[in-house]
Amino acid sequence: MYKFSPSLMCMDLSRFKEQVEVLNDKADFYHVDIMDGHFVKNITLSPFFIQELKKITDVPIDAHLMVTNPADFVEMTIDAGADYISLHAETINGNAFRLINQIKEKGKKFGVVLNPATPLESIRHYIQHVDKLTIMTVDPGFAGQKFVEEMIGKIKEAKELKERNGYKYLITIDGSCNKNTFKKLVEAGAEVLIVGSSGLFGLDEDVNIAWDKMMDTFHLEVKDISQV
Ligand SMILES: O=C(CO)[C@@H](O)[C@H](O)[C@H](O)COP(=O)(O)O
Ligand SMILES: [Co+2]
Repeated sequence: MYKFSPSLMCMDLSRFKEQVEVLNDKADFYHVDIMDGHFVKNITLSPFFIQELKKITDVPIDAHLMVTNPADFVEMTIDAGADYISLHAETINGNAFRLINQIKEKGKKFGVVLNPATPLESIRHYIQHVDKLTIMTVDPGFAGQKFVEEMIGKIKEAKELKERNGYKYLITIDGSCNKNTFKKLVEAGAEVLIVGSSGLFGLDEDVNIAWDKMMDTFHLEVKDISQV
C-alpha cells in the first residue's frame, strides 16, 4: 500500500486551480514546502498558500517547515488548514515536546523531518509521538537535486524500528522520488513518496498525463503493489 504526495512547489502555479482539481482525485497527501530563507536559502510556499489550497481540496495537507524557528510558524500553519505539521528535527531541540503538545492539542498530526546527515537516533526520545517520519533524500531547500544513496540504509533502519516497536509513523521520502529510485525506496521500506519535478510535474505539462506516466513507471518498477 503506497501513497503519493505531490510536492506543490513543483507545480505550474499559473495553473494552480486546474492542476489541483486534477490531482484531488489522485493524491493521498499534498506536500507544501514552507521555507524562511534562513534555515535553507530559498523561499517557496506559505501558510497563505495552504489557506487558498484548502478552499479547493479535501486532500490532507502536509506542511514541511524548513524554518529556523518553527515555534514562530506552527500556529499560523495550523490555522491555515494543514493536517500534518512536519518539523525538522534539527530545529526543535529545546522545544520538541512543547511543539508536539501544541500540534496534538489542535487535533493535528505531528511529522518530523530528518536532513540526510541527521541520524534517526536524534529523535529517539519522542519517536513514539511521530505520525509521519520524513527522510530527506536530498539536502533541503531546492527541487531537482541528486538522490543521496546513503539514505537507503536509513529508510531500512526506520522500517525495522517501526516494526520492532510498533511505532505508528508513516515512512515518507522527500527528494528525487522518481523512476530511477521508486524500486529501491519501496524495497527499503518507503510508504509515502513525495513526488516533485523529477517524479511527476516534469513528466508532462498536462498533470493528468504526467500522473499516468508516473504510475506506469511505478508499476513497471514495483510489481506487487496497489495504491490506496
Ligand atoms: O522539501 C523539498 C526540497 O527542500 C522537496 O519537497 C522538493 O519539493 C522535492 O524534493 C522536489 O522534487 P524533486 O525535484 O527532488 O523531484
Ligand atoms: Co519538502
